[in-house]
Amino acid sequence: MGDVLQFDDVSVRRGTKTILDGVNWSVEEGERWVVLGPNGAGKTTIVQLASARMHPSAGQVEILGERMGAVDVFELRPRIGLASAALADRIPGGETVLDVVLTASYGVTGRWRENYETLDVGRAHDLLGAFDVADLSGRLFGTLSEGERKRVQIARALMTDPEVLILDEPGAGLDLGGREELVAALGELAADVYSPVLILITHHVEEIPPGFTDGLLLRDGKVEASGRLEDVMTPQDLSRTFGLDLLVERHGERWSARALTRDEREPERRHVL
Ligand SMILES: Nc1ncnc2c1ncn2[C@@H]1O[C@H](COP(=O)(O)OP(=O)(O)OP(=O)(O)O)[C@@H](O)[C@H]1O
Repeated sequence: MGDVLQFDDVSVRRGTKTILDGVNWSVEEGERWVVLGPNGAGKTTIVQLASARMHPSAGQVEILGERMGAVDVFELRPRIGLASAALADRIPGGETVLDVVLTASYGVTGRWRENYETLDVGRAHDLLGAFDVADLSGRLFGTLSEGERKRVQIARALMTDPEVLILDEPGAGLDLGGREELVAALGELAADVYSPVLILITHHVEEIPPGFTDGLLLRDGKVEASGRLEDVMTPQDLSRTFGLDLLVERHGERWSARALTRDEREPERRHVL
């Protein structure tokens, strides 16, 4: 079991701001991680580092056994699947759904004159099928709903058969039905032993799909907790991470959280009034 990702005392600074501060994190083969934290915690910066798009200001990042700074990132990046809103914004709205997935083979976002093998076309169709959007393959990307777009982006991120797949807030902007469809699709991906290592970034514990194994909780650029989900999804760790008193509940393989009411926080107060 080799390390897929290894962060050793990693810090990122911009001007006087410390965005990540002494982060240690180790991800191994077969694991499915969720990175949780409030706005501004440093999650996007973690994504940039883990997808070989940024170097740390201090400390070491190793990705798939290669040390950042000592590897050609252009060789490394195809081994890392990434689906993020920033990448989706670069996909031309007039591109067909099939081409959105196919063009990932060349690491481009618009089809030009590349020739694709029948094998590639077959794989793109299979991936669209796996995310229940095969019947949209001829549609233009710009005409899809947000939920459909998210699933097409994940199919695209899997096209190069990456060893690690990073999903940066895939649930953002989805309605309840869209979120639940996405969570179910990601649950199936997590259950498949042939899937790459998965890293899901989110603000919401409700978006953690079944089958996810580990959690990294971030606040103000620091790790609040890291380890098996059942160990880190405690009211104490999550309350510290989000800076408010939370009630955390587990329902089978899903989670939910809400702020405690004033009466729940101060039960003695009720008797005084
Ligand atoms: N280039 C920069 N210069 C200064 N501050 C920065 C820079 N990039 C990010 N930051 C700050 O670092 C902090 C962490 O940013 P980051 O985008 O990683 O957080 P995040 O957890 O992804 O937040 P969100 O959930 O809102 O997307 C934020 O306070 C952000 O304003």
